[in-house]
Amino acid sequence: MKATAKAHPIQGLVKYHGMRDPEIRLPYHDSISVCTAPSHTKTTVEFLPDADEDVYVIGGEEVEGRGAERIRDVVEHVRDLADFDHRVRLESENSFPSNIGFGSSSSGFAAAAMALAEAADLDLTRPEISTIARRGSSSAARAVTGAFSHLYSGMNDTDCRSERIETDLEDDLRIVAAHVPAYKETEQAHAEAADSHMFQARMAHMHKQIDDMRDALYEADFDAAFELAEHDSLSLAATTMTGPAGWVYWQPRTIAVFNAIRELRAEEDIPAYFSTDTGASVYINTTTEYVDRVEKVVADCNVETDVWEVGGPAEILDESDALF
Ligand SMILES: Nc1ncnc2c1ncn2[C@@H]1O[C@H](COP(=O)(O)OP(=O)(O)OP(=O)(O)O)[C@@H](O)[C@H]1O
Ligand SMILES: C[C@@](O)(CCOP(=O)(O)OP(=O)(O)O)CC(=O)O
Repeated sequence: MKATAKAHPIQGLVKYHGMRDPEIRLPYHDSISVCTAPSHTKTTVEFLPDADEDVYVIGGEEVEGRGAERIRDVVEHVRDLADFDHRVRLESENSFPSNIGFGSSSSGFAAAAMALAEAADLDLTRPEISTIARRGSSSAARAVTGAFSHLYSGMNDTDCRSERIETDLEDDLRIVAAHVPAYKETEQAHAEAADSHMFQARMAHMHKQIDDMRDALYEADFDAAFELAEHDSLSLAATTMTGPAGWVYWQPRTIAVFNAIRELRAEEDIPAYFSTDTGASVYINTTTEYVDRVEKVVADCNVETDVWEVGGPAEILDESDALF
């Protein structure tokens, strides 16, 4: 009745934006991402038949409000599937800063779903567990299957699931994470996605983006894949900026990094592409050979960096790794 799991957060490549069903978090369209490592979430859960209430703790602090509601959505679904009503204790830690745009909800709900399914003794594949994680956050579905993964919007709850995409780009990809902390509210952005006049244009464009990204991954075409991700960052921001809230999530240092990376590409012919999810922080996708040069250029913009690699699927850890 107890299990511990680890999951890596995602960087969106063809990015998910908006939900046609916010209850069970069915997105409007397919999306593709890549997991980052060693950044990760570790989560321990234990079902307690004698306890009166659930307890959720992240980073040593009890979770309340909306954060707790989202965890409860995942837990309730696992209780339904397991056909029992035991209360649960869940403790979790993120190894990287959360709420600045590095995908803590993806690894958080992926690790929770993986640990809960194991503790409830459900015998499920990762794509099946991805449908449980999706109830906390759609991006978490892709963090369950790991590395490069594709979340199919599907027709219903069962086939709105994530599948891994094998590609030879995995080993050589290096991701410079440029930290630009700023206020962000991803759920609000999803809620008003369809209210931008750009949204229908984005939807019409999406099938080709997904097709082209899959081709680039199959062919291990680095430039094609990450140029698409850079382009989709601009498309996503265009949609949120023209929604009712007019939300501009980039900050001056975000744009400084964009300019520095494009200059590096133009002047030194270095394969480096920027990418942002909903937030001011930036990912720069490059290769092992050029990562030190890229990191230096980002640091010169007065931005703190980490260098990450591709992270694998969510996994169950040993009892000795438990958080309690
Ligand atoms: N380890 C975790 N376990 C469960 N939930 C988590 C964990 N870490 C973060 N969360 C939840 O993820 C949500 C973060 O929301 P948001 O939609 O802004 O995610 P995000 O865009 O992935 O965040 P960011 O990329 O800025 O880290 C909050 O509800 C928070 O409580
Ligand atoms: C474009 C993104 O940043 C969207 C992230 O959305 P989340 O899955 O974090 O949103 P919630 O479901 O509200 O948690 C990255 C992506 O998943 O493509």
